[in-house]
Amino acid sequence: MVKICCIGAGYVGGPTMAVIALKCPEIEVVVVDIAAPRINAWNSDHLPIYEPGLDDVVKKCRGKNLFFSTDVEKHVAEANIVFVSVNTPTKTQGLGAGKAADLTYWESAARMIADVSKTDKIVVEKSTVPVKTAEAIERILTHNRKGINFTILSNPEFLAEGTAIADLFKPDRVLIGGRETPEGQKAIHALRDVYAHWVPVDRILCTNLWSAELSKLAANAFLAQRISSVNAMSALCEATGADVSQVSHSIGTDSRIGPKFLNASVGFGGSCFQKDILNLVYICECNGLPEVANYWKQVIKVNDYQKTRFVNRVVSSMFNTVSGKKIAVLGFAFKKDTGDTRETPAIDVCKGLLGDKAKLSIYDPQVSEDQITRDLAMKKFDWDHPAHLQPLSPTSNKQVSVVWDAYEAIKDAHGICILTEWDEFKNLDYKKVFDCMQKPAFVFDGRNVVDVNKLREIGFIVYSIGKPLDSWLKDMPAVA
Ligand SMILES: NC(=O)C1=CN([C@@H]2O[C@H](COP(=O)(O)OP(=O)(O)OC[C@H]3O[C@@H](n4cnc5c(N)ncnc54)[C@H](O)[C@@H]3O)[C@@H](O)[C@H]2O)C=CC1
Ligand SMILES: O=C(O)[C@H]1O[C@H](OP(=O)(O)OP(=O)(O)OC[C@H]2O[C@@H](n3ccc(=O)[nH]c3=O)[C@H](O)[C@@H]2O)[C@H](O)[C@@H](O)[C@@H]1O
Repeated sequence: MVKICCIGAGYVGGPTMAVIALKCPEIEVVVVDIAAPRINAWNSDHLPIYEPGLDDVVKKCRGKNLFFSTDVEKHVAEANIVFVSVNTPTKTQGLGAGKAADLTYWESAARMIADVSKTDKIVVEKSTVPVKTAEAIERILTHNRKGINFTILSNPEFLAEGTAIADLFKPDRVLIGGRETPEGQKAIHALRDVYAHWVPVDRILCTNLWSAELSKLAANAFLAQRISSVNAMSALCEATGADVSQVSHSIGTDSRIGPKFLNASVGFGGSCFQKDILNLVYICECNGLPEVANYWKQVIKVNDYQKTRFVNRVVSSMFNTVSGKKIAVLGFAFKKDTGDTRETPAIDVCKGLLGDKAKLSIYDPQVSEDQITRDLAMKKFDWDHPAHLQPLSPTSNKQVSVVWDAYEAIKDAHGICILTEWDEFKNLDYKKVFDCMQKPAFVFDGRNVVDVNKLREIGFIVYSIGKPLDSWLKDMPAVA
């Protein structure tokens, strides 16, 4: 029986392994983690992450061929294939701080694999890593191998949160990179056989190690670049009277451009886009390519500009001050259908408003008060470390309240900021909302979810990213 062990029971390790277990009933899959609370949650009725369809998959296999455990060493020792899906945060100190990937967790996993292994293993990079990480990992494994053969593969993950199960069931492609040696090719085939249980073979792409590693960074950079491009257009739309949704639709019908990923927003968030682009920038700089580095850096600069621009719109529209005013923040997760708040634009927007002394009432259907409090207190990049290494829960901020109902957040507010595109925000009773707010009542839609004309008819002053401006806003300074 093939045994798979995955180190790291997070957003990638958990769902990916659950789907492998479901599709390959004859393979035993064990997901291990150093974080006991996370493993306990995977073994309970309340999984540690919210992901549509995940509960079902886990329930079908858990206890049969899918297991979650903190006994990392035992299960690594027993496995034929070891996936490594641990955090690869941005370095905060030392060489490359603020850009380079911190491979501490990867390196400690590799050393542990070398220490406990008694049989040959295929070691699979699932985490997103800098190009040439496989080479470094190979060195660690082979220098400590005690006669055991380790073959390393790169198998980056392309799932998006909120649609992880659908993405895993029907991936656009599975990418496997390996050495062009007989051992490397044999390992590629072994991993390809796992995915071939449900992925058509023409969608399983096999490349060399470095192409696979770089393709992951490149894919995220291209996706993020599309959002920054459309967000840059949204600023121009506001200045000219064009409508960004119409522009996106018009350009997206060109089959060479395509319609997806052209939604203007308050900015992209999520644990990976910024981290991976910073990593790419660092690799370019290290390889003597400053022009290429600057090109990609601009994607992040435009994203930061978009968040700042949004805060400035809110403050300038509300008579240039939000001091002491209640602002309802609807949505805190970085996108809908997830409770994940890593690098969510809501953090920067809320911090910007708090800087102007606003009183925030925050509602998100999937994010807890504790999480929001931690996010608003945490330093940049601290979030991307295993839970036990993160700062302890800080005391809550008196200017912030977290509530469990959108109407409660909105009551007596001067303005509403929509920061996540949860469906329920489209369907609020906006007449009722208007009646319970201070006047003039403002809506700042960072996700283009509301019907702007309908809200203006009710009496709201509405700002929606990249849409023709309300006459009220036309006289306000457009940018910082
Ligand atoms: N979140 C996402 O949608 C995607 C993430 N990725 C990449 O996958 C990797 C993992 O990301 P997530 O799953 O989101 O992170 P995560 O933070 O949710 O999970 C990582 C887990 O690894 C555990 N861990 C760290 N060091 C360990 C060790 N030495 N032994 C055992 N467990 C250890 C942590 O406790 C944590 O539970 C990152 O490199 C990320 O860039 C790739 C594609 C999608
Ligand atoms: O490496 C990763 O972590 C993953 O990163 C992204 O997935 P994810 O961050 O989960 O979610 P996306 O759907 O890509 O959204 C990212 C951010 O961009 C924003 N976005 C997305 C699309 C769009 O048109 N406009 C826009 O502002 C979203 O609201 C969100 O804040 C990629 O889509 C995945 O392929 C990749 O595996």
